Amino acid sequence: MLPVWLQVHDAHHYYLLPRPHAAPDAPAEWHRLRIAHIEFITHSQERASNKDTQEIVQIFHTRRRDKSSLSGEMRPGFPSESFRWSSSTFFNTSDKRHRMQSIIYRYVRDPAGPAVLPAAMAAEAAGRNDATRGPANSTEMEVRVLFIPSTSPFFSTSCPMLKEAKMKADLEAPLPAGQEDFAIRCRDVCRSYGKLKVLNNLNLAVPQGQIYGLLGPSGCGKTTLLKCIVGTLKISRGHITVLGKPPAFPGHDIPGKKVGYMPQELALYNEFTISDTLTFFGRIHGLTSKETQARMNFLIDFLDLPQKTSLVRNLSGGQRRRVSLGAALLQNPELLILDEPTVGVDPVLRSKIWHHLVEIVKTGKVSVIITTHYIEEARQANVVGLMRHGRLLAEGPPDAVMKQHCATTLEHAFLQLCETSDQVGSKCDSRSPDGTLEKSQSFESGKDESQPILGVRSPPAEESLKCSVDWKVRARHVLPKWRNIAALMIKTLVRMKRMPGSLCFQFLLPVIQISLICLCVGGDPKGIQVAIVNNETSPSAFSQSFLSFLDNSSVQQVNLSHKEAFERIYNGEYWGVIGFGKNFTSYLTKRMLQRQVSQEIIDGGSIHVWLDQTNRQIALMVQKKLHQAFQAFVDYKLGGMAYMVALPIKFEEPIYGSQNTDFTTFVTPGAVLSITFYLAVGLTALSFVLERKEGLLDRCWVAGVSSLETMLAHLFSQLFVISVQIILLLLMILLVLKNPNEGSLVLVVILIVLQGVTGISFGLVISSAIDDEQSANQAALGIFYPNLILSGIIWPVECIPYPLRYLSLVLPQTYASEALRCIMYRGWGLSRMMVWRGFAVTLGWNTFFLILATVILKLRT
Ligand SMILES: Nc1ncnc2c1ncn2[C@@H]1O[C@H](COP(=O)(O)OP(=O)(O)OP(=O)(O)O)[C@@H](O)[C@H]1O
Repeated sequence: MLPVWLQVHDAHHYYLLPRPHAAPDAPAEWHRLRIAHIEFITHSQERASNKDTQEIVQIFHTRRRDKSSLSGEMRPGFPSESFRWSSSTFFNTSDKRHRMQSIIYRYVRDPAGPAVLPAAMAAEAAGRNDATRGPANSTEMEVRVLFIPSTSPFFSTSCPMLKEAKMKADLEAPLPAGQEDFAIRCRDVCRSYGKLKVLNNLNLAVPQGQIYGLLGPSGCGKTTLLKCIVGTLKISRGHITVLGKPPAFPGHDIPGKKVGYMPQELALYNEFTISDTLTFFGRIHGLTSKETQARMNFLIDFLDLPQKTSLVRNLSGGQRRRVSLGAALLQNPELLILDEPTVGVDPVLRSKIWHHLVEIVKTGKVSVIITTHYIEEARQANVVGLMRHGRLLAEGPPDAVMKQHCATTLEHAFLQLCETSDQVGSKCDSRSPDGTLEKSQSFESGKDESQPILGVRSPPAEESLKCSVDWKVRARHVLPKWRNIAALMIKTLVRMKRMPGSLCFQFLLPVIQISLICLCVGGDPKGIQVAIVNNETSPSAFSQSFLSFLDNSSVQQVNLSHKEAFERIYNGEYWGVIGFGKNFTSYLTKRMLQRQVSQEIIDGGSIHVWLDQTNRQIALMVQKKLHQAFQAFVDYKLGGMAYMVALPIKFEEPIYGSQNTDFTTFVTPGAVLSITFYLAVGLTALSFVLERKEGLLDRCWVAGVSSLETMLAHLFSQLFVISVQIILLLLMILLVLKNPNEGSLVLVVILIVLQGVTGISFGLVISSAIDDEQSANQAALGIFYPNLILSGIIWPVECIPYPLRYLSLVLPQTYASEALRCIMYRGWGLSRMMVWRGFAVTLGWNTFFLILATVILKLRT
């Protein structure tokens, strides 16, 4: 055979020229050869031992012929040793599905031409007189076609004319590379999870308008590859083009309406009905309700689904998979990416699904890549790719793969490939001690990994393409779409509606929490038992009178003997002992009336108190009650002369607050903010974690929902929940618990809402950064206590030692709690620094968390 170089400059222009060293005298003759017919490439691949170039040689088998399409394709103006044609005109008459795979390989010598074939060609032609492959009087020869990257040094150094032709073709190239011929193109794709290399220089091409069956054992990297194709996973090396552009290219509809993605996970909302599910995806794809309805009716019938009002959570596993498939098929996408759609589906329906896929690709407009464990069902695919250990072992039409390996089933062919690969692998292993996989054996292997082939653009070209994207397209790509946000919000509301118990609990939880805090924190202790050792027996004694002024609800008096009282306080039964000497009345009278008294009179006229100080709040309360009782007692006994025994300190009317302000008043504003903040964190922290785990986040992303839209939709829908929570919370603290509010209610509401939004944003950060529920819960809880304690909510910030106090001051709730106290108790407005500072810090944290969450989510999807 006479090898011919085929340079594939891009998807649309090919150059053929004889390999110089194989036919040194050929150039002068070649332009007199007329191309007789096209042969369509196929499948078998053979590694060539071409010492000169180390390129892979492809031997193409005949699949179809089209004699009419090539006449007049030779361009006289072109360099004599090469000729050129454009695939766009060239293949118009042929089946589009074979376009990119089509390569000419058989030539017929023009009988009218004066050509003298080189001796090697003539000998080759003489040995091949196959009447079925060309006109009877023609001379045929079969050529091998060699793929050579356009950047190959061979062309730049050995063939200046071709270089010139290439430059000319560059200028004339009508369409971006790969756009016309392949739905998906993966080049040298690598992807690792930590140290685990899952995709290893993988090359794959899904022809436009065909079904590509991606087969391989569990764990070989199929799902990973599909995720890279749809763009939910980033590749560590290589290039991927999907419908002509890299995934997530500005202005490209991938992710978006053009792609229907069915992930391996079910990726369905359990609280949705079938109808809700399809309507949700219909909204995201911008279908009208009429269109969605029509497709829904078709899909329910086609996929043999139960009633559309059936809840997803009540469906069987197989039914759920079918709903998931329905969601992928809903918008009639140009590209279907299906990860094991037939698992758990009965054989009848499986064959129906395959039949449907075969039908939809017939138009040539829809391409499908499908993974399946049932290898034999993939015989219905136009092309199969057999994958193992992160690389393609073979790629081609199922029949050809089987034929090449003399197998009667795909499964056998696959087993053979695995065995061969293992043998090659073990040889490679002996050379590479780390055991890493060597180059892929797909039809593109054997080339320089850094070089692009088959017209896939090099990264710089991609970059320049990106740079040239119109800024309006870029802006449209970045700006959130209200349609998507609305669809996501409706989704959340529908889910809430389906879980009324949980919704009620969410609304009531803050009210319950604040009620418990106000009732249980900061009030005076009640029913504290105190032993009374009263050595005075007379009912008119001062001790009796004094004790009658002691607040009985707080301090319960138990009369005991001295010995018993001390025994029982040591046993922890009482919080204190109050003792009166037997001359208490007379000595106290003397202390009041005489200018100078002895120490004995001072002692005897004093009330002796022994306290258990292990509980400071109780001890302080007993002291306070004793002081109040004594003040009341002297007022009663001395009337206007009471000043003689009172402290010369007078507490005037408070500037802010009241004399009776308790600790609860201090705690309440901080507690309100804290509750709002942490409930929002709790509601949000798990949202993405669960959605990510169930594949919903990826699915929505592939459907065209951006990270920002997901964030905003979540923020808006949670705002609704927070608003109801805040209304109930304020009603409780202001009307029921009678907490004072001297300031603007509007400011109070705004500050609480902002704190709630900050909580949502913080929850979004946790949710986007963490993958599993347990870690997300731990993160939320782990931050709860330090923040609560450091924010001065339950104890004044002034008690926190420096430098911890600096940390306290930058936390989201420290200044905010102070601001809320200032508004509610001092009646201050935004003109006061202590108030606006609280708003400013809250807004600052809010913005920071939102940006952080968006960035993390963007980086991770
Ligand atoms: N998120 C991840 N983190 C770490 N390793 C992962 C992750 N996802 C997949 N892997 C690993 O990558 C390898 C390929 O996984 P992948 O899901 O792509 O395989 P698969 O071919 O789709 O398998 P199956 O047919 O069973 O679905 C497996 O070894 C898997 O354990």
